[in-house]
Parts: sequence; structure tokens; C-alpha cells
Amino acid sequence: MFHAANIYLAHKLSQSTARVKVLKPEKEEDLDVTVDQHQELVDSFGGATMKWNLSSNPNFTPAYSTSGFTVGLQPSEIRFFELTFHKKHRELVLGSYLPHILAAAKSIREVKKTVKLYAIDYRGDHEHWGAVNFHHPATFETVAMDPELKKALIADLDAFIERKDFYRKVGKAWKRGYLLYGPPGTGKSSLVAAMANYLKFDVYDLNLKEVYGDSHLHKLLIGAGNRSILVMEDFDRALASKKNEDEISMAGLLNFLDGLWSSCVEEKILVFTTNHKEELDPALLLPGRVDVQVNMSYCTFTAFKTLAYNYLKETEHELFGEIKELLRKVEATPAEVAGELLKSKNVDVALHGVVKLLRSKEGTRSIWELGFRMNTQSQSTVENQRKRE
Ligand SMILES: Nc1ncnc2c1ncn2[C@@H]1O[C@H](COP(=O)(O)OP(=O)(O)OP(=O)(O)O)[C@@H](O)[C@H]1O
Repeated sequence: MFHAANIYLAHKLSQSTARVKVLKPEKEEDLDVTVDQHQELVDSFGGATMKWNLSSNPNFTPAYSTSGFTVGLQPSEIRFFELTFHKKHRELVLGSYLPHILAAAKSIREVKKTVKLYAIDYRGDHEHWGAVNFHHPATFETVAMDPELKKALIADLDAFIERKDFYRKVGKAWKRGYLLYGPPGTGKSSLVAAMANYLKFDVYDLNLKEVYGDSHLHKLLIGAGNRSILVMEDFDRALASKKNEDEISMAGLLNFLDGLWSSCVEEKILVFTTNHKEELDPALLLPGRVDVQVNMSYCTFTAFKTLAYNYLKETEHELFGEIKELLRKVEATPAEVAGELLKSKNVDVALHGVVKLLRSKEGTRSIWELGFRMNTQSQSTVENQRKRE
């Protein structure tokens, strides 16, 4: 309650607050401006006036020597808030105001949160996660993909976040599984980053190649925090690279995800990515394991326009017509197109680069066209769009 009140009141600091306290938490990027001691802060709620005051009492805890003996007392302080209100508002405070503060503090924390990227920590026993701040700039605005698919995905994420009570009522673990599939360079990793930045969820990058057995996998999965996205990139290939019998298998992974792990999960998103959806074990694709499949495909003209806007701030150009025609005929990944757009700040030069790239692909068939077969609705959505365009 103390931390919640501290966060809540920090948001209520006004220009007239004479003294504030400023901290820079080690792993956060922003400064924390909070209430200082003996500064009365007045808030109002449901017509009642609430007066807050931060105070402290001295406290002494035993100090120990390195050999474990008590060597005296160490001074510290216990800080607390004193809340003053008229006694007729007691019910209001206990029943509504304090719960309101808890909820408000939670959402402030989420907005301010610095998203973290976790990977297996190789400095220790490999059984824990190490974190760095997540700086991937991708957002849903910058990811070039079918607009309908994007809208549907955002709506699905929103619905998932809002349905905690529903999941609890129907006895389901509050988790959702996504499969992102498509050729390399079509934006699967960028989409994961966009999801993380949108939800402010930490990303846990579970590189299955580095997981040396079921118990290791279980420790890592259990150690991953809530409000997070657990990503298993190229997970089918990673599992296939495992030869030993005592190493993890797809069945072992799925069993654990469905079973014990599910019972301790809150607000977790699982993302599997693959370049070879057609080779996946159908057991993975059952609802409850993979709830949504997203086809990240070759660059359509709509996707190209997103990229052209991101990189050049260009919405119209005389070369757009030719690029549109070429994109109907050839297969270029958004990464390839983005690579050309990055080459020059000069719009004409950059767009000519794109035309040259696409022309060079005319008459060639990619390995994906030859060997990559897709079978879901989202694939036909993208293909229809390519035809429409
Ligand atoms: N759909 C996209 N929208 C915006 N940028 C993209 C998109 N696809 C690729 N890019 C650009 O290409 C780079 C590589 O793409 P990304 O790593 O997201 O592809 P991927 O599908 O995850 O590839 P892989 O399967 O090889 O991991 C990105 O950093 C981004 O700059």
C-alpha cells in the first residue's frame, strides 16, 4: 500500500508543491519524482478531502560483522503515510479510495515501465534470466503488414488484456499463444517488438538451442515473469537440432506449457516463430496452444507504403505506380525493400533502388515459392491483397 500511495501521490504533485524528492532508479530510464517528508498533499475523492503526509520513525536493526557476529545497531527509518480525513468518510476511504489508489498506481506503473529483454544468463548457472532494457523501435505503426491483419491482431491483444475475469471464470490459464510464420525478413521479430512496446510487456527470448533438458526448460519457464511475452524463435528448427534423448522434445515442451506451467501463469503471451509452418507438428496448432496464426508475407504495395512513409516520409511519388506493378509480380521481403530505402536520404535515389531491386527479381522464383506452402486464411488474405493491389 505504501508503494502504491507513493506512486499515486507522485502523480498528484502540483506546481505549488514546495519540495519534491528526485530519484534515478538504476535500471529505469526516467527520473522518479516523489513526495518528500512533511509536505502535506491534498487530494479529493467522492466529495471528500484527503490530506496526506509522509513521515518516518527511526528504526534500528542489528548490524553484523563479516563473521556473522552482532556488532551493534544500524540506524534506518520506517517511512509511512498519514492519511487524514473526516471520520464520516471512513467507509469511502476503506471501500473505495484505497482500492482506487492501488488500481491507479498499477496503471501508472505500467505506463512508466521500461520494457526489458530477458535472455538466458550465461554468466551464472544458465538457469536464470539476465535482463537489459528493450530498445527495439518497432511499433504497430512502423510494422509493414496487411492492415486488416494488423487491426485484428491489435483487437485480439486488447481483448486478451481485458478478459482476466473471463479467463478466471472459465477456468482457463490467462495466456495466449501466437504463431508468426513466413520467410526470413518479413518482420516476425519486428512484430514481437511491436507487441511488446504496445502492451509494455517484457520479452523473454527463449533460445531453445541453449536449453539442455526438460528440467532446465521448466526452471526457465517458471522463472519468467508475468506481463511478458515468451518468444521461441525458429523453435521447430531449434528442437529439431536436438539429438539426445534426454534433451527437450516438442511433446515435452507442449506438455509442460499445457500442464503445470499453465496453472501459475498470469498475463503471459507465447510467441512461436517459424519459417516453415508446413513442417510443424499439427499438435502445436491446437487452440489453447496457438490461438492466433499470423502470416508475415512478402511485401505488398500497402506494406511498401508503410515502409516508404517510415523511411522517407513519402506518401506519393511518380515511381509508386511502377513499384505497385512490380510488387504484384515479384516476391521481395520487407527487409529487402527496407534495405533499399535505407541506402539514401534522397527520395528519388532510394525509390529507384527499390525499382532496381524488384526488376532484378522479375522472372526468378524464390525458394519460398517453390517450397513454402501455406494453408491458413491469413495467407489467402495476403494473397488476395496482392491481387487486389
Ligand atoms: N514487416 C516489416 N515491417 C517493417 N520493417 C520490416 C518488416 N520486415 C522486415 N523489416 C525490416 O527488416 C529487418 C529484419 O526483419 P525481422 O528480423 O523483423 O524479420 P524476421 O521475419 O524476424 O526474420 P527472421 O525469420 O530471419 O528472424 C527489421 O529490423 C526491419 O528493419
